[in-house]
Amino acid sequence: MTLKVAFLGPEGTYTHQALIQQFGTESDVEIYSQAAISDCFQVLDSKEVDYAVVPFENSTNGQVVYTYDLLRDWYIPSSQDQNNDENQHIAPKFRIVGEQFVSIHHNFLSNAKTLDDVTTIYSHPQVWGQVTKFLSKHITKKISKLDSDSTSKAAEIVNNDKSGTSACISSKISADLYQLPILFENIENSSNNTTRFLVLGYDEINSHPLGPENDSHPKAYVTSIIFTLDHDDPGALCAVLDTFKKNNINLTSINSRPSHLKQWQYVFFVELVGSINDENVSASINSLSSNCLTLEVLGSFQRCWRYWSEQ
Ligand SMILES: O=C(O)C(=O)C[C@]1(C(=O)O)C=C[C@@H](O)C=C1
Repeated sequence: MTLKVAFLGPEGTYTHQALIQQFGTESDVEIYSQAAISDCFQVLDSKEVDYAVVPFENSTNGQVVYTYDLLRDWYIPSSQDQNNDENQHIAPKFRIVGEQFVSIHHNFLSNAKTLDDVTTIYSHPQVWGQVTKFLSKHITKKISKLDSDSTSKAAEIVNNDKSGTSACISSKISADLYQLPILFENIENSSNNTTRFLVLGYDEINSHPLGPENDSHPKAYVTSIIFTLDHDDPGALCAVLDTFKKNNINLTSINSRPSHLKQWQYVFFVELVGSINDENVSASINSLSSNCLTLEVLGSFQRCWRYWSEQ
């Protein structure tokens, strides 16, 4: 059966690279390029595709807030849903079923003869924070920085601009794809700059498709949850975290975003080591329901072997 996989496109984005790492380039994978991360969620929900690959966090620049906010909007009811009995919020059936890690090396691409001719640089907003050293060294205030929907889209824009005054920050793959000269290469602040991607879908996947045969790491699982708490309950967050401590569960990250339920109230995202099928994990999560206003398991999936190799 041909697998259908959506990703933030067009071809040549880092998300496309994550897709290839996860699913390969076999003829039994059909790729569906999307203009925005929100479209990836949409086509997965309407089952036009089986899986979607979206960026989640970067080792230099932190959260990809668009993805965090989409997870919030799809899994947690908003104040509008709560005020409208007829419009009951139903969480989607798809979950996080895998993760991928891509080494991110950015390049400055342009048809301009010299940097002095450049008046505009395009890139995905997530990129600016990963190349701050390059920007402060080379880019003057006279040059405008414009956001594009993806780094590959930025390369497409520069390719279409025949004035020779625009540039973009993008991958080597995009440079090849759009035949754009590389004026500066590997301009990321940190040489081990890495982005983590989520694979969303309805069915489990083999998270080790291209893993080394002699990979010595034990099979590890990650479980990701999202929850809201009573804003006025002192110690509510502490009680949640304490439940994990008592069950000997290692938490690997905690993030928050505005809840859109009430001003200054937050939703929390927690990731922990362990599978939802482990007794201590399922018991903790079941017992949390009494501490939380809403709680959803976003997914429980096998840790990708690249987690250990990309650090
Ligand atoms: O624009 C792209 O190429 C993407 O795949 C998006 C994205 C992101 O949103 O983080 C992916 C990896 C890099 O961190 C920069 C941009």
